Amino acid sequence: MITTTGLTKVYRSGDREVTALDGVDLHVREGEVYGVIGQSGAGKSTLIRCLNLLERPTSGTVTVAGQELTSIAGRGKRASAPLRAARSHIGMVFQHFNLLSSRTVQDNVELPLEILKVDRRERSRKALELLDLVGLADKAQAYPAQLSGGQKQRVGIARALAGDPKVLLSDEATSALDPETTRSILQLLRDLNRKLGLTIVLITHEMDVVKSICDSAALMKNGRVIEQGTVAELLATPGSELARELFPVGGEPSADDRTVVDITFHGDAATRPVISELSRTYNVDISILGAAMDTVGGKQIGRMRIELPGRFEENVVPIGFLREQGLQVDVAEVDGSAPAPASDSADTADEPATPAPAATLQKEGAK
Ligand SMILES: Nc1ncnc2c1ncn2[C@@H]1O[C@H](COP(=O)(O)OP(=O)(O)OP(=O)(O)O)[C@@H](O)[C@H]1O
Repeated sequence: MITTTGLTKVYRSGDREVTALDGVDLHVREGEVYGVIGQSGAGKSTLIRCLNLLERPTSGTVTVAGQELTSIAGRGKRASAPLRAARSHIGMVFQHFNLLSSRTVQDNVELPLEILKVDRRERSRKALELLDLVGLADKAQAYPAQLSGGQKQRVGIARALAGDPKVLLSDEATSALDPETTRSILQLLRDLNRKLGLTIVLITHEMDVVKSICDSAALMKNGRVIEQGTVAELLATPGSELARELFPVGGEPSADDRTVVDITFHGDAATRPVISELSRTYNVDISILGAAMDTVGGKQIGRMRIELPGRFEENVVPIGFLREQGLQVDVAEVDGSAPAPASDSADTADEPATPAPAATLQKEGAK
């Protein structure tokens, strides 16, 4: 539904250049909720604004619903008529709602329809239908100042849906809202995704947002997408930073000469007694440092952090056994010890060790 290839954006001011996007290849499937996560300055806003060409990329292509927007961009600052028409099928929701305070709720929702020159009766019908869809039918004549933050965002969402978009872009739509309101807005986005078959791309700095509604996710750093895929693919990717962030499991080793292993169970593997089998087969004492079950992207996942006696080199065979059971196995780095391979298979243990990437993604406050 949305594809970008080599998307690059360089901001120039005077003789300074900032590369906000550095060759981003994004693939968003039709009908999915796709989260883009990253720290402040990673390039998320620039990326989402390039998807509807609010921001013109320096190079690369953007294709939405089979139409390459970058080839119809037109010249100069003004969007061409074909670009404006293409954009009307891409709704956008903003962090600070961007409602016009002098207009009623209904008039705010009608605004894009006025621009599309839809007649008054049809505008009114459509706006009321959309307000009903977002649960605000009784607020049509209210003004934005009379609404709560969550209600304002519902108006923002109704307005974004006015042009019957196939795609909804959400720029930190819940960052300005409290946790309960955040949940209700995320639920609304999920409902709209299902009811209307809407493809949603949302950017966020909150892992919980990705966890609660995204089918797929991308992690951005320094203008690049460094990981992307469905939640299941990410959880099955050795050493995936996103998987670890989506589903953290804590627990400190009892001593330096221990091997700490994070195991992810999904599918059939979740029901087999692999830990007791491991203990019996290799006669090792296993300590469970932490464990959690959770739902990620609508799927039940289990994660466990275990400790094996001895350093990594002594545990290559038991770790190989766990991998043979079809489990996702990541060897964690133990403080003070030589870095252990993050997720190499047992038979590559002699190769240079790769430190497990530290879980560094931190939540940050809204802008
Ligand atoms: N109009 C601009 N002119 C110059 N530099 C810009 C402009 N917009 C963004 N940048 C720079 O591009 C980089 C990416 O910014 P962007 O806003 O896309 O990141 P972000 O991940 O959305 O961050 P945040 O979560 O803080 O919004 C940053 O270094 C930023 O300073």
